[in-house]
This record gives sequence, structure tokens and C-alpha cells, in this order.
Amino acid sequence: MKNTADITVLGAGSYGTALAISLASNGHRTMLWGHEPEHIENLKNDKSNEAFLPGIPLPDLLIPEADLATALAASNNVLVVVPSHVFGLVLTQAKPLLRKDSRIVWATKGLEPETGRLIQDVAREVIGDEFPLAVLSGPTFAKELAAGMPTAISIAGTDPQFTKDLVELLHSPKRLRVYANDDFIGLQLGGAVKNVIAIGAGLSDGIGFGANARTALITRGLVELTRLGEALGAQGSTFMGMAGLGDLVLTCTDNQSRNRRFGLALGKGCDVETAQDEIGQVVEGYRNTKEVYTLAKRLGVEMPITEQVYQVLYKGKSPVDAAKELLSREQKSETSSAE
Ligand SMILES: NC(=O)C1=CN([C@@H]2O[C@H](COP(=O)(O)OP(=O)(O)OC[C@H]3O[C@@H](n4cnc5c(N)ncnc54)[C@H](OP(=O)(O)O)[C@@H]3O)[C@@H](O)[C@H]2O)C=CC1
Ligand SMILES: O=C(CO)COP(=O)(O)O
Repeated sequence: MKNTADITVLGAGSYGTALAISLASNGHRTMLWGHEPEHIENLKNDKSNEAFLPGIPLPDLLIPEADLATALAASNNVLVVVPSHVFGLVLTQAKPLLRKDSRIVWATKGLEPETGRLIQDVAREVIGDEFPLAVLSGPTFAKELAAGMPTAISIAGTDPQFTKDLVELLHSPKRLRVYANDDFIGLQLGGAVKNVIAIGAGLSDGIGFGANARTALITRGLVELTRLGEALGAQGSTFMGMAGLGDLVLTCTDNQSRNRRFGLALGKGCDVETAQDEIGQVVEGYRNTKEVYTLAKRLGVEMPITEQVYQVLYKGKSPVDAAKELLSREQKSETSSAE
């Protein structure tokens, strides 16, 4: 009993801890693995994750664990919640320690560094095709989820039984509503592209533009996401749900979003490094912008907002010049399928 769990969470940052708290609060024994033994010791001693979610108590059923082998032996359900740029690395470390019956779900939002591949492709390359896979995606700030505030999320995967079991584990009538979805690609892509648009919204607000500009960015950002998603085989309707519109509205409008805060700082004249240091947690959109831009170019999909955010982050363009370029684009119909 001591070393078994209903689910193991890999990644003891803000979101991994929040999901582990949520699972444990549902009455499930949940092991939470983190790669820094000192951090895990602090979790055990403080009975909270003061570094990432200060003041929020860890339920008794949440067991912090520093040993990856112990964590992976404890349960066949493995929820990976590390930043996208280390997802492949963590899964590679996990691979020889996985059980034969392991099932892998991730809440990571992003694409593979440099190539812009979906996380599912990274997972398949590392562990092969035999393990059931799933993804969680949607508008879920870690702090609110951890505090038990009402939240909704979507889930999709390759194996209906795994998806059903995950809904059972995660769903709570008091705190977390989980929607099953059959668009595995769409859910992954939504979580990555919204990071880029949230930076764009932050840039716009940082410059001093108002609600009109922010809302236009959300609306046209949704069009960009849908266009890229359909080119990848996702269903357009997915993006009207939690993993599209939901996460875009959340992260483009609320300063809990690190991507939005990053854009805000840049819009006010801060440099990339200082803005990242001040946030002190992962800003997925910084890398994701390059990845989404690369993917869109490869597929020949027009993504003008992404293109301008890319120019600001990687080509030294000023946020004001980027905004001017977006505004001065040629007139077009709102519903045209091309740009
Ligand atoms: N926070 C949120 O509200 C939400 C986050 N997400 C997604 O969840 C993912 C994780 O983000 P989040 O928890 O917020 O990020 P944080 O920055 O809060 O935490 C990241 C965690 O990953 C750890 N980590 C870094 N490198 C490695 C590694 N090589 N091996 C193991 N662990 C590592 C960090 O450890 P260390 O501190 O030692 O570097 C840290 O504990 C991201 O893809 C994010 O987009 C999705 C929805 C909501
Ligand atoms: O994905 C998130 C909420 O759904 C978290 O957003 P940030 O990574 O921008 O903080």
C-alpha cells in the first residue's frame, strides 16, 4: 500500500502540484514526483509547495517523491506536467522505468522545440506506440485549481478506457468539470497556440492599447488557431471549446497568465531576459512562438499575429511596429478562409 498510488504526477511545479492536489482531494492516492530532491523534501516538511503555490495545503493523500523509479512503479497512470522543452527528456528518463501497463497523459502545453511537432509525436518517438496516450487542455490557472475554485477542462486520447478512467479520477462535482473530447490533435494544438496569442494580447496592453485591440487579437487569434488546426487534421469546432476559445480568453485577459505578463512587460519596453526572470516560472509562449511559426510556415498556413509576435521576440522588431504592420494589412473579408 505504502508505495502504490492511483496516479503518479511527474513535475512538481505549479500545475503538476495543482493537479495532484485536485486528484488527492478527490480521494485518490497521488504520487507527485519532482526532479529536485531538496524541493521534494520541502514539500514533505511544509505540507505545501511554498515555491510555486504558497499557502495552499497538500492533502494527506498527496505523496511527494524524489525517486523516479518509485514514482513510476507506484501506478500505471502517469500524468506528465513538465514544460514542453523538457517533455522528451523526462519521458526518456521514464521509459526504462515504465510498467508494462503504464498509460501516459500530459498537461504540458506546447510543441517540440525547434521542430514544432506535437507532443504526441515526441511521446510516440520516445516510448513507441503501445502505451495509451491522452492530453488534458483548457482554461485552468494552477492557483485557482489548487485552491478548489470551480474549473473546467477537456481531455482526449488514443484509448477510450484510459480517457474514461481519467475523467473518473479528475472529475469532481465540487471543483473540476472534465469534458471528454475526441480531438486529440486539436486539444494539443490549442494549448500551444494560445500561449503565443496571450503574449500578443500582453504586448498590445503593454503598449497602451485597449479592450478593442485585445478582443480583436483574441478573435483573430482563434481564426489563426483554427486554420492551423484544420491543416493538421484537427476539428475546427474543438477550438470553440475549452482548449481554444476558453484558454484564449483566460490567458489573454487575466494577469495570472505568465504569457500575458511576459507580453505586457515587453510592450512596456522590458527586454526578453528580464521579463522572463521577473516571472520566474515557465513562459511556454516564448519558445512556442518559434515552434508555431515554424509549423505554420512548413504547412503554408497564414498566421499574421503569430508572425508579428515572432518578429518581436526573435527579430528585434518593436511592439509598436509589429502592431502597425498588423493594422496596415490589406483589407479582407472576415470570413475568408485565406489570411
Ligand atoms: N501553471 C498553470 O496554470 C498551467 C500550466 N500548464 C502547463 O503545464 C506545464 C508545466 O507548467 P507549470 O507547472 O506551470 O510550470 P512551472 O514553471 O510552475 O514548473 C515547472 C516544473 O517543471 C520542473 N522541471 C523543469 N525541468 C525539469 C526536468 N528536466 N525534469 C523534471 N522536472 C523539470 C521545474 O523544476 P525546477 O523548478 O527545478 O526547474 C518545475 O518544478 C507547461 O507546459 C504549462 O503550459 C497548463 C495549464 C495551466
Ligand atoms: O495554460 C494556462 C492556463 O490555462 C496557464 O497560462 P500561462 O502559462 O500563460 O500562465
